[in-house]
Amino acid sequence: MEPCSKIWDDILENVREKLGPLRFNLWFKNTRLESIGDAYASIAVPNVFTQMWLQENFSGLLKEDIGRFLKRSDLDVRFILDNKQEKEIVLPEKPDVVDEKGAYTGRKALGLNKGLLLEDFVIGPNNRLAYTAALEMIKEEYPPFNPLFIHGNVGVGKTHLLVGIWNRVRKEQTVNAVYMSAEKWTNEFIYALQKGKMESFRQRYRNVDVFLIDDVHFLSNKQGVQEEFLHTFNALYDSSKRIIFASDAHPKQISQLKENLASRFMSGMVARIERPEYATRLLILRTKASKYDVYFPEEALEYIAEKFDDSVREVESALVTLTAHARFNDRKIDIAFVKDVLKEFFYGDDKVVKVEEIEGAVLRHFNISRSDLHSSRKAKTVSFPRQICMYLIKNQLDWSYQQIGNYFGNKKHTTVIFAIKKINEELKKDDQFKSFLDILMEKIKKAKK
Ligand SMILES: Nc1ncnc2c1ncn2[C@@H]1O[C@H](COP(=O)(O)OP(=O)(O)OP(=O)(O)O)[C@@H](O)[C@H]1O
Repeated sequence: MEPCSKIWDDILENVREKLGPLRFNLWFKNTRLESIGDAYASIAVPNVFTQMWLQENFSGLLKEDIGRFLKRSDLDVRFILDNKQEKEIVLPEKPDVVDEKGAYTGRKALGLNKGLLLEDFVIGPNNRLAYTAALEMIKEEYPPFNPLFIHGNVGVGKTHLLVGIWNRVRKEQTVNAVYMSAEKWTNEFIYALQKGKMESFRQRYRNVDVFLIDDVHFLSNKQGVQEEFLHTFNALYDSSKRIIFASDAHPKQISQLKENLASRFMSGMVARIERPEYATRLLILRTKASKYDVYFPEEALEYIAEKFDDSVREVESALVTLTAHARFNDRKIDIAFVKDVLKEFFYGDDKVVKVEEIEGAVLRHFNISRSDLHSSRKAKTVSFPRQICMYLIKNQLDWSYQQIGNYFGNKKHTTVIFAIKKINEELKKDDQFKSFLDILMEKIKKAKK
């Protein structure tokens, strides 16, 4: 048989003819035929985005061409990541994992969230109600309400509170406490369904004493999953088990959530966590800074607390950045150093732009409603502003793709990747569009002054 490279060149020639040079270069430029096996022809691609795109759009065409070329109509194609090429797109975040004993072993656990404790949770006016209510839930006597539903914007401490409660209850009581994300629960449910293991799945989750479920907005649009979740909820609730939920949105604002599930979510206490105000931010900063092995003078912390008034995650990323720079340059942290290092976070000497400001400017410019922007409507009049908004949020606030997806009504992270790629392409080919976006950002910036 001819070498793979030669076979691939011949096949690609055919593909180029069918697609034209523009689309061909976009999708096939850095691909190679890695191997031909008994069942598959494996095609190496440079990144996850290309992998998904080719899989969805071109696998049929390639299967046909390869089959014809090799006289092997039985061959399927699969797209694998090419390790030799740099990955341009961040891999999707792994869902959180809870092991057999309910141990929290997922992505968040591996990073900063691993040891999230109530002792490190700073209480302020923004979260006092949620915090007090969460503590009520794990007192020995039965809480005056059940369930507790905590909601708030990204990075305001919902996960910290849930994991903190989970750690506390396991330390102090001999109960079966489970913390997990709704996404993880969903994956387990689907797995159990496919493998005919529903009975043990139900047994497992209907015998929990304290059930802490994060990111329940993930259930949006998933009718079958919601139905099963409702059964789990009812079983736990009816046997007086304690249930705490956290979500980016109030139950009423979670799109396509079954009426009866939304009303269960609201049947106990609903508590919102707001963005922390200056004094709480400063306290959080002090707590976080004390865990680093570099010294942050009070003046530096005050400066950060004043400038970063959006999510606590941003405040933390400022600390991480400063620590890295200080170590790298082998120097102490003082206010001049802080201002210098953090200037890249700001526009000029401005404060960090907020998501609402980006969104507001886009809504005003395109004269569309917020609900349209957050909907799944595909009309260009709505989808284009949505893509712009996603692009600006990624660009200016550096949210993860999944966070952006969640913010826009629980869209998949691949939808966000696609949106940002579209805008990048527009920017490359249309100077007018580029000036438009520059002016839009300029306006947002000026409005802050
Ligand atoms: N009150 C607080 N005290 C101490 N740390 C806090 C507080 N609020 C938030 N944080 C910290 O901010 C970071 C982000 O918080 P967390 O992940 O809990 O946010 P979240 O609301 O769950 O966000 P998301 O919706 O994106 O999951 C964490 O490192 C957390 O420890």
